[in-house]
Amino acid sequence: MKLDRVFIEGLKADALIGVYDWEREITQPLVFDIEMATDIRPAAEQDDLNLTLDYYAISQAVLKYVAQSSFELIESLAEAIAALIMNDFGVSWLKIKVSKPGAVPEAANVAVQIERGND
Ligand SMILES: Nc1nc2c(c(=O)[nH]1)N=C([C@H](O)[C@@H](O)CO)CN2
Repeated sequence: MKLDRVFIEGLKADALIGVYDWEREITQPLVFDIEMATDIRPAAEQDDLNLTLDYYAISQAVLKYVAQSSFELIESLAEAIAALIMNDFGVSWLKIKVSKPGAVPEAANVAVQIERGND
């Protein structure tokens, strides 16, 4: 069981996302909160970035993916990003929250959150 965590919180990106016709003509702001299980001890012992999850590299990969995505549902985007991180960065367990803060003007935020894998 991996008890340690690397976090990416409040990662902002504009995306083509939404169900309705008007949403297919614009981009809208999204916010990503990502929690990833790992064992930080090898990196801490060696003080070596190559031995941990590089939050900068993962952030850039997520932003690149989101920029070329065009899903209707934030659920679909959450699943795609989970698969990307697990496959490309060897993450065994993660939690991802995708927020679409402008979607319901009367709400402070709307979001979906998923957990995938085993820690
Ligand atoms: N659970 C979800 N509900 C809704 C979504 C979504 O992605 N997941 N999307 C919409 C529309 O695109 C909305 O954002 C327009 O304001 C509605 N409900």
